Amino acid sequence: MIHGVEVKRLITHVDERGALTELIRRDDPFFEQFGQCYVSVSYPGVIRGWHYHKKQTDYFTCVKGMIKVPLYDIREDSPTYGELNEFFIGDDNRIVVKIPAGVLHGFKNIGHEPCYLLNFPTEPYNPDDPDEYRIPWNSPDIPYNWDIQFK
Ligand SMILES: Cc1cn([C@H]2C[C@H](O)[C@@H](COP(=O)(O)OP(=O)(O)O[C@H]3O[C@@H](C)C(=O)[C@@H](O)[C@H]3O)O2)c(=O)[nH]c1=O
Repeated sequence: MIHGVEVKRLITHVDERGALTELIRRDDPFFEQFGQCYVSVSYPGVIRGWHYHKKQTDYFTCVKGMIKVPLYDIREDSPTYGELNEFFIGDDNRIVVKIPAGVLHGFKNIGHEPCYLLNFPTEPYNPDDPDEYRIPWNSPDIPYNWDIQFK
């Protein structure tokens, strides 16, 4: 796994009223600090990315629907420079993925309904100087195919 990427498997408590799932706790081993939390809704088939940050760490989960989340290490000083990881997150796989600064990331809604991604970045968003850097989703420099891979 890319250096610094971590995965927390979530536990869902179910009873006859419904379900409760903790997402992130201050005492989680992978927790750094709280910056903000936001929800991002994407329609089926939508790709967001590639993005990376220079300061903040992201914590992705998907609370409704299913997304695939490719990560690509572009940190030249990283022991996993050039490594690609892919995660499937959502109704069928309840996890939180920690994405360190400098790791290229994005996600695609692979479901048939709008997906609800929650992110818990370690820094609050600054609209005057956003820590947001982008590379085109279809850049030939990144060895990733966003299409559904049939096997
Ligand atoms: C990220 C963010 C955006 N915004 C605003 C800016 C803009 O008007 C609108 C949409 O923002 P964007 O187009 O940057 O949203 P988006 O392209 O979805 O950007 C996000 O993509 C995912 C994959 C990530 O990795 C995030 O770090 C972030 O880069 O929301 C906030 O107010 N707060 C925020 O924290």
